[in-house]
Formats: sequence, structure tokens, C-alpha cells
Amino acid sequence: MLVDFSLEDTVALTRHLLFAAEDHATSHSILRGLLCLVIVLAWTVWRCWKFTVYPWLHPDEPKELPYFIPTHGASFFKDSNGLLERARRYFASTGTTPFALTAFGHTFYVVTHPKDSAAVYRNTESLSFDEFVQALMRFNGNDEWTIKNVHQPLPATTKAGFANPEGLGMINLTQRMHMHQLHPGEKMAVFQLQIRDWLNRKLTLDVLASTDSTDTGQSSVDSVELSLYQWTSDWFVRLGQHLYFGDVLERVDPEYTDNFVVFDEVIWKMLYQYPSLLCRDMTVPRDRMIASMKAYLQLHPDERRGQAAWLINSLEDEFRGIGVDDNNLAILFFHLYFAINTNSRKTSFWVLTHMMRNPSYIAAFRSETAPAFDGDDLVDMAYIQDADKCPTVDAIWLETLRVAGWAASVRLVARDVVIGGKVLRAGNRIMVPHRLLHFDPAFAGDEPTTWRPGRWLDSDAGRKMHKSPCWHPFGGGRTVCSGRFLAKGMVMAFVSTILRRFDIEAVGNPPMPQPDVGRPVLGIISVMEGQDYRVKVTRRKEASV
Ligand code: HEM
Repeated sequence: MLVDFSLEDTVALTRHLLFAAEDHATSHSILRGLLCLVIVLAWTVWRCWKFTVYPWLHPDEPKELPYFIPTHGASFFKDSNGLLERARRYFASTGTTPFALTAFGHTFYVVTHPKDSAAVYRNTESLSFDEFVQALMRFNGNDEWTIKNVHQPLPATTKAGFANPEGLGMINLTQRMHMHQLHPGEKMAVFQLQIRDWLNRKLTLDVLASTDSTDTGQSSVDSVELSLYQWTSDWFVRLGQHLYFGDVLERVDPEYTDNFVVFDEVIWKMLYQYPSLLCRDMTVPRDRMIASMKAYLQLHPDERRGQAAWLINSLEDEFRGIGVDDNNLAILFFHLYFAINTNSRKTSFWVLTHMMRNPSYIAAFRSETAPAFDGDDLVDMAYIQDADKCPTVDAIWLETLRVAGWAASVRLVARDVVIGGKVLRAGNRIMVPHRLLHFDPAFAGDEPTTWRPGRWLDSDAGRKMHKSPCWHPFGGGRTVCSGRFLAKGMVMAFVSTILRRFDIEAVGNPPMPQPDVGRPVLGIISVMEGQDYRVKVTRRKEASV
């Protein structure tokens, strides 16, 4: 009886539970369905508002590239230029420019018309670069006092040191001082001679054989095998460091240049301001470099100032003059260090790689630069940089900048402003993506993605390309790269001395290395990881042409 009752009861209870569970499941799926409906409705309302109603209410503002989930962050992260190109094509039929897109919680106005890009570079009142500088300073450890005071206008009085009659703040005065060192003139001439002598001394097979850290023991008296990207990176950073700090920084920290190359390959994590914990591969070399820079600054001035460039000593005086301490000065000099060194190492890699795949340009390069040499030694730096005397060399330089240049100029819209007939709202960012302009067939002609230096020489239009408002390999306006003349001098001296002294060829038959389009850079694109080019450098039989 007891058993019967229990069984029935159990069955009834089970049934009840099953019904209850079914009820529960039913109400769950109803809830889930309702939730989905609410989400779909909310999404539809959001999308309608964002891409139909708002643009209709505000026809004077740039139209925004539609998206399904509320940001373009993922596509931007994977290939920012690919996303920008897609957006340009999307708006091409309506001629909409500037247009807008949202990524990482920021709205970017994108300028693709050369006339508008000129307006962006001109407008220093409403469009500000300072926000970028301040964020970088803060991210790398500058304190708030320093950030505030280096931006503060200074008294416009006559003072010792670098003249500042307009009373510019230190950040703006620094730009003037860069130009004083790096634009053609007396101080730049010192650098040019140092570059020439350093390369003449160092570019020998013996030194090359001892350079390659991946040396496979394949060096012989007449040839050396090297990884090209590793080679150009190592040498250009050493050369840049030598110009600015003599041999002293290397004595303080023999691994400074190595740390820089490691840091520079992940510099995009700094540009995206990753949380420190997630990017120790960037912060560890960065912090070492900043600590070593501080150790350099704490050496007695007699031990270091004699070898440093005018710019380094003068900047030190000016920054100390307004009260900046060693910690903060070390970070400011570290910023200077990566501006000097991040681009030339990559440019020389791309120049050599493209030329090896197009050997007729090697012959032309050799023959045009021959008059600048005495035997195997480069003597005339000006000659190899002169576009009239070396037109093909110049075209190779320009074409490599065009194809490998990946930077964009970005400014904060500090107050509402009209560009290209559209109202840009304060608080958003405006971007001039150089690559889009450089790859526009209206500027570059046929096959814009192909490396073809002839496009700069073959026609009247081609010969005028470098004067086009589309052409911005070094940015523009107040922040245009002050190192552009030095960069050309360094790269052309390096390549011409190599070609004068050696034959250079790829080992095996590797494909063209791919640019790493996913990583933002401050100028020239990096090579995809693992795609370095192994090259064989052989002593040339005859040094003449
Ligand atoms: C091929 C090599 C180079 C390329 C493609 C390049 C490109 C650039 C670009 C795109 C900018 C930003 C401009 C803007 O936002 O408007 C810049 C800024 C700068 N570059 Fe270069 N650069 C190169 C080599 C150099 C070298 C060798 C130096 C120094 C020796 C240098 C020093 C600077 C400095 C100091 C700035 C900041 C300008 C300022 O705000 O005052 N660059 N560069």
C-alpha cells in the first residue's frame, strides 16, 4: 500500500515537475524571444536614426559609413587602409567627402580630397595635434606638471640659447629646433658628412659578417649572407643613434639599438594605448630605453655633450631651463629617438627589395650615382640626392615612399569647423590617410599598387606628381616631418654605397615580402612577421660602373 501510494505519488510528482519544467522552459523561450525582439527593435531604431534620420536632419555634416554592429573597430584593427578604401568606394558614386566612420568609440572624419587635405593642414586653430602629443606623453610616463608646462607659451623675451621671439611653448619651439638641425644648412651638413664617413668606414664584408646575429657560418672572404630587414634595421638605428648621441649612449647601454628594434615592431600597441598588462613585449623594451636615457642624462656633461648633436644639447638646455627633470627629459628624448629611427630602416629595406626584383633599376642606380664616388668611397652626398643629376634614383625614392607609406595625419577637432563644405563637430577626429591619396589613379596613373618608378619620369604629368596636393609621404602643415631631407640622405647613401661595393641578390627564390597591413605605423609599413628576405652580398669584381 505504502509502495503503491509512493509510486503513484512519485509518478504524479514527476508529471507535475515535468509540466512545471515545460512551463518554465516555455516561459524561458518566450522571454528569450521577447529579448531578441527588443534587441532587433532597438537595433533597427538605432540604425534608422544613425544612418537615415540623423543624416536627413543634418545634411551639412559628413555622412557616416554604415555598420551592423556599433563600430568599425575590428575592420580598422585588421586593415585600416582596406576599411578606408572600402568607405571611399562606398561614397564614390555620391562624391561624398569628407565622410565619417566610427572606430574604438571615436568618430573620424576622413578627408580624401586633396583640396580638403590642404585645408586640414592649414587650419591649426580649430584642428589640434596637441591631444595626440599629450596622450603619448601621459601613456609613456610624463607627469602632469611636465605635460602642462611644455605646452604653455613662454615669455617672448630675448634669452640665451635658441631664440624664441614669438614666445612659443616648448613643444612648438622643439619643432623649430628640429628644423634648425635637419633642414638643409650648416647643422645638417655636419650630419651629412657623418653619414658618409660612417658608411664608408663600416660597409665592408668583414663588418657585415660580424653584424648578422643569425649568421649561419656562410660568410666567406668574398660574400656574406644576411637577413635584409634585420640588417637595415640594425644599421639604421645605429646610424641614427650615432648622429644624435655619438658613441656615448651605446656605452651606457650596448643593447639600446636592439631594444629599440624590438619595441618598434610592436609600437602600434603604444599608438593604440594598450593597457600595460597586455603589452609587456612593448613596455619592457620601452622602459629599459627610458631608464638608459636617464642614465645617459645623469652622466657628467663633459662625458657626453662633446659627442652629442647640436639638437640634443640645445633641447636639454631649453627643457631644463623651464624646470623639466631627468625622468621627464628621458621620456621626451625617447620620443625623439623613435621619430628619428622608426622609418628609415624600413624604407631602405623596401628600396632594396623592390630593386632586387627589378634589376634594371640596380644598373641605372649604379650608373647615375657613379660620379659621386672616388673608388669605393662615397665623396659627394649632395650629388646622390640631386634629382636633376640622378633622376632615376629620385624616382626610386619617391615610388618607394608612395608604395610603402602607410601613415595618416590625425587631428582633434577642437571647435566646430567647416571643411569641404561640411560641418565637423568639436570632439571628433579628422584624418588624412596619405595612402588613399597616393593610390588614387587620378594621382598615380595606371596600376597604382605596382612599384614602378618610371611613373615619376615618363610623362609631363608624372614629372609634376611630387608637386601635387595629393602627395604627403611626410605628413603636412605644422607637423610635417622635419627629418625628410636627412632620411633621403641616409637611405640613398646606404643603398648607393652597397651597390657600388657589392652585388646583392636574394637567396633562393622567395616571394615578395608582404607589408603588415594590420599594424599602424608612424610612416613606413613594416614587413609581415617571418617574411624577412635572406640576401647574399658579394664583393663586386670592378668597383666602377
Ligand atoms: C622615410 C623616412 C621618414 C618618413 C616616411 C617619415 C614620416 C613622418 C610622418 C608621416 C610624420 C608625421 C607628420 C604629420 O602628422 O603631419 C613625421 C613626423 C616627424 N618626423 Fe619623420 N619620417 C621619416 C624619417 C624621419 C627622420 C630620419 C627623422 C629625424 C632624423 C624624422 C623626424 C620626424 C619628427 C621630429 C617628426 C615630428 C614633427 C613635429 O611634430 O615636429 N623623420 N615623419
